[in-house]
Amino acid sequence: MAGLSLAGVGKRFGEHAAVSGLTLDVAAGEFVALLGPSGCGKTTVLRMLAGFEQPSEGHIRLGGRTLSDASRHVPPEERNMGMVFQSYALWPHMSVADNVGYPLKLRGVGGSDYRRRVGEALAMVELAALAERRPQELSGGQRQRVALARCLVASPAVVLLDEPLANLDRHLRAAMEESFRAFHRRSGATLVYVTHDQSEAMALADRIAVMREGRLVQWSTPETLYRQPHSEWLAGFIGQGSVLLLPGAVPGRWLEGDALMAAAEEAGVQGRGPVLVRPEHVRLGERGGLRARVERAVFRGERYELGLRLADGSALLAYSARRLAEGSTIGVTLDLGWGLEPEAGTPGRR
Ligand SMILES: Nc1ncnc2c1ncn2[C@@H]1O[C@H](COP(=O)(O)OP(=O)(O)OP(=O)(O)O)[C@@H](O)[C@H]1O
Repeated sequence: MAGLSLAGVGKRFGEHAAVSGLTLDVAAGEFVALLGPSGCGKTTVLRMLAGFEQPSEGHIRLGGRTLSDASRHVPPEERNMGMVFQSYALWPHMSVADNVGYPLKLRGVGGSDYRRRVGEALAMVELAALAERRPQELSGGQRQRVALARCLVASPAVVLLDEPLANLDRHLRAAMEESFRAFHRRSGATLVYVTHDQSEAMALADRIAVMREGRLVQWSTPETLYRQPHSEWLAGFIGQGSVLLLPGAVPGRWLEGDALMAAAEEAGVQGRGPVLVRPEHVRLGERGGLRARVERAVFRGERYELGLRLADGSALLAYSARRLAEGSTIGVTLDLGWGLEPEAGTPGRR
């Protein structure tokens, strides 16, 4: 199957640049997420991939074939792509099976071939038993699976998904994540999944393209994004919100504590720029560590989440297996691992 490539893609609406200089290479069969805050240009990218919008600059290719560039624009129906929206867009007067088979009817497929392909698509999303129901007799998750089957029935090379879980409650979203994983495994299609939910993107995608204000800020695996974000902004956007940024110079120049200095040296932190500390990098109850006051202890089932305050006023998030009294003081040491670009800096590292 064919890989998807975007080179220098931009889209302007009048004076406004919704997307600028976007370059991405997506391997055939890869599951990628476009992630970013509202208005960052994700949907515009998806619409350019689908062919609903023409890029103002750059080109989009699928395999060796150019889909869009300055002079060419292959229409949506000739792109071999399927699209799934958050609104499902199912026909209420048709059965589940007829909804799924609709794209085949449009292509003039009939008879046993039609029945076989509809049956296979329904089986893939585990809805064969509900084939004769109407969409309004289904749950939200089931409707979304019908939309997936309808997209799949035409065997697209690329499936574009625009916030497909946005209308579902939290419980159902987790179950549907599993459906998407299974769908990806069985179909072998290249999936491009737009979301503003970082945990959803991390759970599903092989690689994530994070966008901000129309530009790509990082393109990497979920693990790299979490552990080695390129910028302060990304560090806050991905993973638990509370990261400790030690701005400026050598940690310890302004945070007292020998243990912190030792940890910083051990981790090879040169003391330039802020340093990322995730909650799992905070060790509690250490002698000789920094003193921290427990401001908040929230029970999260498998652990407590602690809001700590260091002597210099910095906030820190930590995990603990046992409850610690709010207002108490403990020692902490920090496992300092990753130096970040300051907010004003340009992301440059992989
Ligand atoms: N047809 C259009 N005409 C003018 N401006 C547009 C058009 N479509 C999108 N925009 C603008 O382009 C920017 C990017 O919009 P886009 O819908 O791609 O963002 P998004 O990241 O998908 O946001 P959300 O998560 O809220 O859907 C926004 O500022 C939006 O207002």
